[in-house]
Amino acid sequence: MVRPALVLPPAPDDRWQLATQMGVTDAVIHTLEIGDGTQFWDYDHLRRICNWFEDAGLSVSVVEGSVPLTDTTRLGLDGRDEEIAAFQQFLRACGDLDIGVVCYDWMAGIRWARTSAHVESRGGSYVTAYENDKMRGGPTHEAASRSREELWENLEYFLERVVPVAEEVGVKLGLHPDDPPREEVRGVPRIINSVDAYDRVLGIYESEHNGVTFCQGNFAAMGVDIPATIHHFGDRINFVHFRDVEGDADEFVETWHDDGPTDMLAAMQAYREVGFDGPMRPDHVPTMAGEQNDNPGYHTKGRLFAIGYMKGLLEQTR
Ligand SMILES: O=C(O)C(=O)C[C@H](O)[C@H](O)CO
Repeated sequence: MVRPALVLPPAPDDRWQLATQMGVTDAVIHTLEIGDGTQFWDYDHLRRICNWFEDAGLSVSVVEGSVPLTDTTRLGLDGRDEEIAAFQQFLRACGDLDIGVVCYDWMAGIRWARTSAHVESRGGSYVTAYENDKMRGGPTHEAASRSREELWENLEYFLERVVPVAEEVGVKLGLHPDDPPREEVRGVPRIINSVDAYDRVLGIYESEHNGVTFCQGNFAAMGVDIPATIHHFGDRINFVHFRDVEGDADEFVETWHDDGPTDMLAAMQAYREVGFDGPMRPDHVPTMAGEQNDNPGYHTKGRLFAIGYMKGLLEQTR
């Protein structure tokens, strides 16, 4: 079953209540986006958060991005074995707490990148955009000296050590695409930028626990056919980010969920057809009237709209 989910703060505020009022039961913890930026979780800390959510009628089904994984591991630096051990420990805690999905990414040096967060969209709402020409210049990033093959070797090293633990404890990993899905951003190489790249990742360790976070907006920026690609990955999709963009990996603008180039109904139909059984969250949303745009993509009103839209699509594909 597709379960609409939302990134919620790790302590309650009205966003928890808005979620339950909309019938959302699945919470995503991503404190780098909503919260205090915590990335290193131990069992007790997570237990406390899970209990709190449960008391409010919500369950934590994903920890995303804000996970104990840094460039030490992505770049294969000294200390990666200790970091991987911490990640294994974190997976065990998630398993104990029935947190079914862990979403991570392999973007070294530069996280998800935008060059504008105030592009005017429908009715004066704001969306984010990326223009590669505006990204050039500035100091050379330390990670720019790394080769694509090194990043692959490091990812392989990581997966060989963490997927067996994920299998053992019943947690599914979902690798998020590089955003934007380019060969490089400001000279820093990126590798998770195509369907072929994902095929390579999935082949490194054949297990449903080594899967995909299907961030639709990034696959749209890759220029692929979205429903066909959902069918291509099938049961290796462990988590979905529902959103759309207009443009490509050199230059794009994010769109309202109901106003982008992708046939969202066909996409939802495809998730149904492949039997996707897991959390699906709206990703970046427009900033709407009365919101400050101080956390672009993650304000509340657009997410309420997106959940309603997703639920409508889900009814159409029953
Ligand atoms: O770039 C995006 O679309 C994201 O949502 C970023 C992800 O949250 C993050 O990279 C997950 O590890």
